[in-house]
Amino acid sequence: MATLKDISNLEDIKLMVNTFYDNVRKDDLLGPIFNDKLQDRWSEHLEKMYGFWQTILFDVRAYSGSPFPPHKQLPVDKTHFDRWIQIFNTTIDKQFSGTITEEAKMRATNMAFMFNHKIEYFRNPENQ
Ligand code: HEM
Repeated sequence: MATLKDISNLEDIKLMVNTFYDNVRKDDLLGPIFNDKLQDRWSEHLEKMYGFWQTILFDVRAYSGSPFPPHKQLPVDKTHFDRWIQIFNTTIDKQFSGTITEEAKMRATNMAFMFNHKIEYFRNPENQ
């Protein structure tokens, strides 16, 4: 099998993000949640995610938002975050390999864990 290259530039990030969200859209658990929320704003979302990953992986100031708030009210729990990570890791492992690729998977896993933790926290009436 040919050796896969590492994620190295914006083109790689676009490929990673586009393929990941193509797979997410086809997924019966996650697809409807994204489609309901984004409707005709998919291209805007993808552009935002190119910037987000550039900032995370290459330290480029392309994204300056707050990642968590848009997730706070979504109808999701640990099952959804586990699926998100499963699709992310499978997608990325088919296309890339190397240090930055491992960094991307680690950062995504940490954020999924943190988002889920915060959602559970805010769902508890005592913490609202
Ligand atoms: C169950 C898993 C997830 C679901 C269903 C989900 C869904 C969404 C949706 C629907 C949006 C668009 C919100 C809007 O524009 O109205 C969004 C934005 C975003 N998501 Fe997720 N997401 C999930 C997990 C993650 C994870 C693990 C990360 C981090 C790697 C992430 C990073 C982001 C970022 C950076 C944005 C853009 C936030 C902004 O508007 O500045 N998401 N997500």
